[in-house]
Amino acid sequence: MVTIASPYRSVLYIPASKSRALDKARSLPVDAIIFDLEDAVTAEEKPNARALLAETLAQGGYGNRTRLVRINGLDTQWGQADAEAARDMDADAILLPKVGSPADVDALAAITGDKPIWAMLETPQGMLNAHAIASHPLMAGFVMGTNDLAKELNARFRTDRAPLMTSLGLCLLAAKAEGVIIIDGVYNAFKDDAGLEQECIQGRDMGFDGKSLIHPAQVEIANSAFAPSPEEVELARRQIAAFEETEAQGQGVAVVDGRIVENLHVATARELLAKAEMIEALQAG
Ligand SMILES: CC(C)(COP(=O)(O)OP(=O)(O)OC[C@H]1O[C@@H](n2cnc3c(N)ncnc32)[C@H](O)[C@@H]1OP(=O)(O)O)[C@@H](O)C(=O)NCCC(=O)NCCSC(=O)C[C@H](O)C(=O)O
Ligand SMILES: [Mg+2]
Repeated sequence: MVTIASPYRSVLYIPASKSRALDKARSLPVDAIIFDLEDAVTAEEKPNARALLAETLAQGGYGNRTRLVRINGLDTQWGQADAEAARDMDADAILLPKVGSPADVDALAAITGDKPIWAMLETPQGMLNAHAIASHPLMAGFVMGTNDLAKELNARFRTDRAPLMTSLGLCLLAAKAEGVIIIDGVYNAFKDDAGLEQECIQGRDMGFDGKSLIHPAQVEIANSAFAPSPEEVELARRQIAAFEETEAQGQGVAVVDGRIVENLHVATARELLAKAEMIEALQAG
């Protein structure tokens, strides 16, 4: 199990060219923000967006939300300048798109030093090299790029995401094996709350830490789907108490609600309570 230091239920993309959206995000209840210099910014806007983002981050006001800067790929005309600028920005990590291998991460680190790096996993090569990418010493998180992935696979959109399951599973295995955070891809239909909720629940069930989002209206749904529910918190407390009581009697297995509770279940219960506490602390701060 991966123990994380802060919650990542909602991870909102904000085009770095949109000053109104950059400002609005200071008051949104998101756990993390991706300040985007890549797909959401037109070629003409990119230099201005880079400068606006540096200025905005220097002004601050994002509280304890994790701040990620998504740069353009180093194989584009903007990548080098983005990487140099992002290295000096007041952000927690740099998000590199279309990572295919650890060599891509090395190339970025050669510019940005020891600043933590996150990877967009969104190409077939990235899927096949997911474990090697997760093993890179600077790698802190994965974000699934399900739009690019579907394009590369020539996959059709399906509500059950069956065509993407092999890829999502490979990246989840890699992230969990190496202890890096993993965030699910975006849900494009930002006015379809029911569809988003269904996909969030699927992502949570699979083990993703949170959902990447494109619009403020999606935040509450993701926050709720990826947070432990009151029922889960209550059950976790009862499992821990029952196990401790059983252990004191020299037994290794407790029974709660007709199901066995062993030390591995207690570890999961403790993890869940820690996550609930982290969310409470984030909301209070
Ligand atoms: C999708 C949008 C273009 C919709 O924009 P708009 O029509 O302006 O929305 P609203 O009028 O409903 O906006 C209401 C207010 O909310 C603010 N807003 C909108 N979006 C954001 C946002 N993302 N962050 C913060 N604030 C936002 C507006 O400014 C309005 O504020 P106010 O006027 O003060 O009330 C738009 O939402 C948008 O551009 N979204 C982001 C799109 C994006 O980032 N795309 C790239 C990431 S997805 C991707 O690349 C995935 C990956 O690579 C893959 O391959 O899958
Ligand atoms: Mg993409």
